[in-house]
This record gives sequence, C-alpha cells and structure tokens, in this order.
Amino acid sequence: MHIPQALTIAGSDSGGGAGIQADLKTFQELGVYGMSVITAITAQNTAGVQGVYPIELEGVVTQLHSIGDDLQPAAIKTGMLFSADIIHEVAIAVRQYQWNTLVIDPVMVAKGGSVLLQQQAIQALIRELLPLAAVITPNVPEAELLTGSTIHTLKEREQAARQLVQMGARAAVIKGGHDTSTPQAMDVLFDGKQFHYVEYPRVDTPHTHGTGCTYSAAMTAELAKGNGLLQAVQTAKAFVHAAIEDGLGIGSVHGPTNHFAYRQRRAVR
Ligand SMILES: Nc1ncnc2c1ncn2[C@@H]1O[C@H](COP(=O)(O)OP(=O)(O)OP(=O)(O)O)[C@@H](O)[C@H]1O
Ligand SMILES: Cc1ncc(COP(=O)(O)O)c(N)n1
Repeated sequence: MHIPQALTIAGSDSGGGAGIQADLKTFQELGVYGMSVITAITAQNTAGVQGVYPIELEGVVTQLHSIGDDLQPAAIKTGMLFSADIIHEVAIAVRQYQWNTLVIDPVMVAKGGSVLLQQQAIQALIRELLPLAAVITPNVPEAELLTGSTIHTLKEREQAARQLVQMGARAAVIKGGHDTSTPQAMDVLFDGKQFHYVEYPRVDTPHTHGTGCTYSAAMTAELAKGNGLLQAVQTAKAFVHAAIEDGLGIGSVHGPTNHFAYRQRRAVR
C-alpha cells in the first residue's frame, strides 16, 4: 500500500491550534503521513503568544537532513520560518532534495499581532524561497508586504496574485479571510494561466486561530496524494470551512478550528 507523505517546516504552537500541530492534525485527517521540521517553539494559547524561542540554526539544518537523507515527502509546506538564516537553510534543502511540490504559507504575524517572521527576513523569503514555490498562500496583509502594493479591490488581489507568479512562484492563492466587507470568504487562485475563485460563506466566529495553517496544510496533503492544484485548493477550502463552522469552543479567547469536522461530516453522509 502506498502511503502519501508530507512534511511541514514550521513553528510549534503549544496551544495546538496553529503551526506544526495544526499541520500534522490536518495531514492525518486527510490520510497523509506527516513529518515535521520545527523552526521555533512558541508559548501560545487562545489568548495570544507569550513567548517565541527560535531553534538553533544547526538544529533546523539537522532536522532537514534527517528528513531528506531518509524520507521522501511528496509535498512540503512552510509556515513560521522566523529568520533569514532559517529561510536560507530551508531553500538549500528544498533544492538539494528536490522538494518541488512546495506550498509556502508566508506566516508573518499571529492574529494577536506577535511577530512570527523578522522584518529583515521578508526579503530573504522573496529572494530565496518564493521562486521555489508550487504555490504561495498569503492573506491580504502578507500579499501587500510581498508585492509592495496596497490591496483593496478584487482586481488588486488578482494583480497581486499575478505579480507573485511573476516574482517566481508557480501559482498564488490570495486569501479573503481578512476581508469582512463581503459575506463570502473568497480566495483567488492564479495558476500561472488563469484565475479561479474559491468561496464559502463567511462564518461569524472569533474561533479562527490557525485557519491559514490548516488551509495550507490541507492543500499540501492533497498535493501529496497526487491531486492537481485546483482540486487541492478546493478540498482545502472545504476542509478549513468545515473546521471553522464546527468550532470546538476550546480556550477563552480565539479558539482553534475543528480539525475533525471534515472527516466527521463525510462519515455521516
Ligand atoms: N470567518 C471565516 N469564515 C469562513 N472562512 C474563513 C473565515 N476566516 C478565514 N476563512 C478562510 O480560511 C482560510 C484561511 O484564511 P485566513 O485569511 O484566515 O488566513 P490567515 O490570515 O493566513 O490565517 P492565519 O492567521 O491562521 O495564518 C481561507 O480560505 C479564508 O477564506
Ligand atoms: C507557530 C505558529 N504558526 C502560525 C501561526 C499563525 O496563526 P494565527 O494567525 O491564526 O495565530 C501561529 N499563531 N503560530
């Protein structure tokens, strides 16, 4: 039996809703064997981030080699990378091990405002990692920082997605989770040739901690199974929407999403 395998390179969230924890739960829920390279430990809960502790560079590099020298992830995602040095080492490993199906979630700040990517690392992300991406999945503020343009309208989101492809990514998804002016949570995918629009109704909930991580992890899992990009994005959107809609009510502030929801809904159908 062939088991699809995927790797996440990201930060640990002690609260379990975002980062490595969200990624591995999502991989598992979608029937994919998950592996991890941890870039930083965060002390975090539903109220916010209480501390950020980057892993020593050598520790990140050794984890990358442990995976690359033995295991064969069919798809890889990056989340919180924290520093330019870590980005540099990840880019080297991606090229060395030919991790061509690379999903970049350019995590920059947590929902509560804590910095998860140092300011000076943004240029390294653009220069070294973005050109290796099968797809990059910024939210609007992240897309603005990556492209240097302001984004208000749908046209501007499309332009930003196109620009990210011109900058070297093979595809870009600009997420609409932050745009509360519309009743739909609509994401724009530019696959290098055409635009696709993936949408579900916006859920009125404060429990959206880790939505971006969960979405990009679900995309990575679907790509690891050999699915095409549009199908992977559509399944990921269904997965994250179910996870938001069936929130768990865990924690006192911005709770995690429900990683069981997609599988449970399919089981009762
Ligand atoms: N309230 C909501 N209702 C429905 N869908 C949502 C909602 N919030 C986010 N989404 C969807 O969740 C996915 C993740 O998007 P989001 O914009 O939250 O990412 P993000 O800001 O990068 O997340 P994170 O802050 O966790 O990294 C997208 O498909 C987005 O449209
Ligand atoms: C380790 C880690 N990675 C990513 C996020 C982003 O998630 P959110 O913006 O929902 O807090 C996070 N909070 N922590």
